[in-house]
Amino acid sequence: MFGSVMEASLAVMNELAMRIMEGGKHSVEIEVDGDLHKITAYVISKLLFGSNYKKGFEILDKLKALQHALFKATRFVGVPGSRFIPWGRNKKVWILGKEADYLIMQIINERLKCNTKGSRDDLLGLLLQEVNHDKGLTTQDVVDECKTLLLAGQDTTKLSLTWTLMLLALNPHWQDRVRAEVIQITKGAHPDINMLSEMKIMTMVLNESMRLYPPVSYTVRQAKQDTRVGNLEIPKGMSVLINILGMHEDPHLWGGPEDVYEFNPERFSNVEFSRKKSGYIPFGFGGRVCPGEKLARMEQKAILSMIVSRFSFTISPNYSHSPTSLLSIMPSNGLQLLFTLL
Ligand code: HEM
Repeated sequence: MFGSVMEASLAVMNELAMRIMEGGKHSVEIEVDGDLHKITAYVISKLLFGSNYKKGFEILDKLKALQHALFKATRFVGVPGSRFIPWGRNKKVWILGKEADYLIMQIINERLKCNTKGSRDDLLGLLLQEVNHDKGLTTQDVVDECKTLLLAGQDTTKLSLTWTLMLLALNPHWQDRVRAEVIQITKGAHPDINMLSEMKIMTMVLNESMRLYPPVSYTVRQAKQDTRVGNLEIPKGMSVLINILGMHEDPHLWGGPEDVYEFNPERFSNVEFSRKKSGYIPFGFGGRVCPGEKLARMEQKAILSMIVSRFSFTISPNYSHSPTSLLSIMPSNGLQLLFTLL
């Protein structure tokens, strides 16, 4: 997987450098969403579909449109009977879901035709080997699993990097510290996995960025039995929304009202603290904790190392800060940065 991350990052960084040189200017404005999308979409599509990765891009587009339509449709969740109303949006969600299923089934059918369903070195291959109707894992389950992994694994990583770039653009002192660390560890070469694990300042910065802008802002649990939390009675079967952003910005946990909204990676300098801190759950917790955390952390560090070692960046005057939540927290007007070649 590390190879895919480096391959995609290198291609995008070279393209970025070309754009700056072609412009012949000191700095060039870049809307970072497109570039970060290219890298993270490539990584997750390669992981899932191996050499069929290009189809992964098409499926991702469908799923993103589905996510938007679904969010709008479920604003009415709680209104009795609302899901039975044949609104255009609900129909759109259904159609987009079916189109994504169809594209994934095309890849599966091609593999079944060549009798190579499980012989490939990718996640789809591994999942197909496990299909066993007696044990209850069907091909449709594999299709659903692919959709979950694509949605859960791409936007989250992209958004964590987007907010980190914004915070580093606004805090040049931290940008310099991250760059100095990368150069000291890599000595100008491309980073490898061992080098990434040595990057402590970068880890602090990424942790603080995911505190202030957790890519997943809430998660859900269901009470297995009647439960009491303080004065609150939670009956068995009730769904409880766990507000990750709310916990990350609770002044009682994060140094009081003065400090809680400050970008201060120093609070993560104590490694033990970072691991044990309750009230810090960017990847969730317990049995349903994010299975992609390791991959995401490796991807974040590899991409960020490549960016800071080649470019410096500041906020463009065209950027307007307007975070919005669609399960993930995203910049509603994108992120425009001014990039300069080092
Ligand atoms: C910075 C990047 C990421 C963040 C912040 C993130 C965060 C999360 C969170 C908060 C959850 C819910 C956990 C819970 O309810 O306790 C989750 C679930 C999940 N994540 Fe991630 N994630 C990231 C990247 C990834 C990647 C790269 C993958 C796949 C390769 C992935 C796959 C999943 C899956 C499959 C689930 C559902 C697990 C389940 O329901 O059992 N995530 N993630």
